[in-house]
Amino acid sequence: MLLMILAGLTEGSGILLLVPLLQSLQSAAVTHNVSGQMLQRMAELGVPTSTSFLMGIVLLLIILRATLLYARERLSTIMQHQLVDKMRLRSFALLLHAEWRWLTQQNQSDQANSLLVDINRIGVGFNFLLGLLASLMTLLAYLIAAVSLSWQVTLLAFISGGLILLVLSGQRKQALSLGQQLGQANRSMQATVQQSLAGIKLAKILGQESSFIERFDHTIATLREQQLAFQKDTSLSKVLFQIFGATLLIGYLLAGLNLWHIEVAQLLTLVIVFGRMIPLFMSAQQQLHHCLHALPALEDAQRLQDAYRVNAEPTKLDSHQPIVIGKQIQLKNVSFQYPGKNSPSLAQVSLTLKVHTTTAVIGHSGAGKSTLADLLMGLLAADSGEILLDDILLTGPLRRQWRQSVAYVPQEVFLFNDSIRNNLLWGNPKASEADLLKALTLAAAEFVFDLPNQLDTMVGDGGVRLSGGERQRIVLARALLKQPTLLILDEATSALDVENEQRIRQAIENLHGNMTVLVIGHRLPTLEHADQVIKLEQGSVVAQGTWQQLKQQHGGDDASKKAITRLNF
Ligand SMILES: Nc1ncnc2c1ncn2[C@@H]1O[C@H](COP(=O)(O)OP(=O)(O)OP(=O)(O)O)[C@@H](O)[C@H]1O
Repeated sequence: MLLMILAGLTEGSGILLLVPLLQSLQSAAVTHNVSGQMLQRMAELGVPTSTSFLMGIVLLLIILRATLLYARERLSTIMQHQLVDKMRLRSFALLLHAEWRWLTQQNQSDQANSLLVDINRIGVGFNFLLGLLASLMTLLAYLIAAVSLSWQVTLLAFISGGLILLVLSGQRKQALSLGQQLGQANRSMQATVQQSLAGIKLAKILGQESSFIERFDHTIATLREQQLAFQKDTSLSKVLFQIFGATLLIGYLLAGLNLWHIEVAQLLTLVIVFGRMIPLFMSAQQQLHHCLHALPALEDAQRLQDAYRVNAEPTKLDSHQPIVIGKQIQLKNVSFQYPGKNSPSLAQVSLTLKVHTTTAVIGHSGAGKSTLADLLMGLLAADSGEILLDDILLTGPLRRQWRQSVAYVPQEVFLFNDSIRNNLLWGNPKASEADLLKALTLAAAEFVFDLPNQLDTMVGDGGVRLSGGERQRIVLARALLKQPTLLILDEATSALDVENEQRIRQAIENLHGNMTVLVIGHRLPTLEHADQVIKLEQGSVVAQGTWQQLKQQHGGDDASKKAITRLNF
């Protein structure tokens, strides 16, 4: 603001100095005497009035103004980037701290759009706002200069400027509404890009590339139309301004000359002042349009941030200490229902995981196995019932704290586009080289040592440069490296061959007595070696016990055993 005010002052005083300068030039050329009101007043005050002195001052003011403008523009850009980065970081942090239950119901593409596009638009809008303030400040300086030259002409200009603003008010509303439509078009663009990228393999296999391209074309066409509509509006107001401006300028001059008989030097300076004011007024109007166009992006980003805040997961500052349990993890009559579903995904579930034992959870697809895992690791909060870690109720900020003691290997593994080493260290940043080797061996992932770059091998985007089974073993090694209190394996060996699965099962058995393990899986070997097997059906526990006990409950003959294995498990 200070730089803007100073730049405005230099501009205003620079332009006012033109009057004595012109008067001095005129005097030197025509009368060789000091003539002109302003020049005479300056001479009376003892200020030098020579042309070269006045020219020197004008030049100095121009240099000062150019320097101030440079500093202001640089500062504006720095502020714009700081604002964008701060908003992005805050939004991202709020997103990461939102409740998982709520996050599962949201569109990822909307979140990506807000982080990438909307916040960028806000930054651009902010820069236009700063530009608008600077323009208004310079306009104010010109206005003061103009008033001191002729208040009548200035009043005329002021009234006509107000009328122009009134005429263009419809276009400001249009800018706001086009900004809202652009937000929608951007969100749909983001969704199309994300879905298309995720489905490229399938599109190629099904020969559906052209339908993907058509969808993409349709989305970019909508986006293009929005941007062209805004550009059309902006250019139209520019043209209208130029036409109105030139007409008015001629009108002011004629009025100044014929009605109010203004001195030539003053009139010429007025021409310069208004000649500069009109384009500046025009750019202020356009800057305002750009601000209004970006305003919906700010509203959308704030709405999303508010939603993140409302749905924030409870946290505590000192929640970094891992929780150690001595006896058991217990679920008592736990129920959970996803928003928008008409039946619970888990209903009145009670079970106990004794510490350092292995529990296998089985059941049909959709029976509630992953939901159970999410509740056990504190990712979801139960609607009713209790989850107890020994005697401590797993609730509030404790849920987040507990997750530090849990490792989870999901069905769809996640790897960063980074080296194997860095992917592993994500599990435990303090792990030594020996720890890494031990974890990889335990997870049957010694294939890493045969790779040309070994631990420094880059895995590619999402781990594409590794096979499905290799990815699973790396992710398992990463989980083991964390040395968790509770290890949850959700179909974690589904992509492995028999030999590697056997080795991992062996590794898990070796952990027996060291950590509590929950395995979600259908495969018989896992079930046979588990301390207890829990069978879920439509969100309820329908059988519980050792594998042998479950088999006996279903009849001991070979045929029914096969049926259990094939149909139910
Ligand atoms: N994010 C979600 N939003 C709404 N409903 C969900 C969500 N996730 C799961 N569900 C529903 O909850 C129920 C249990 O799902 P869950 O993923 O726990 O089953 P699962 O036994 O792990 O299935 P699978 O073996 O196929 O992975 C299903 O009816 C499912 O449709």
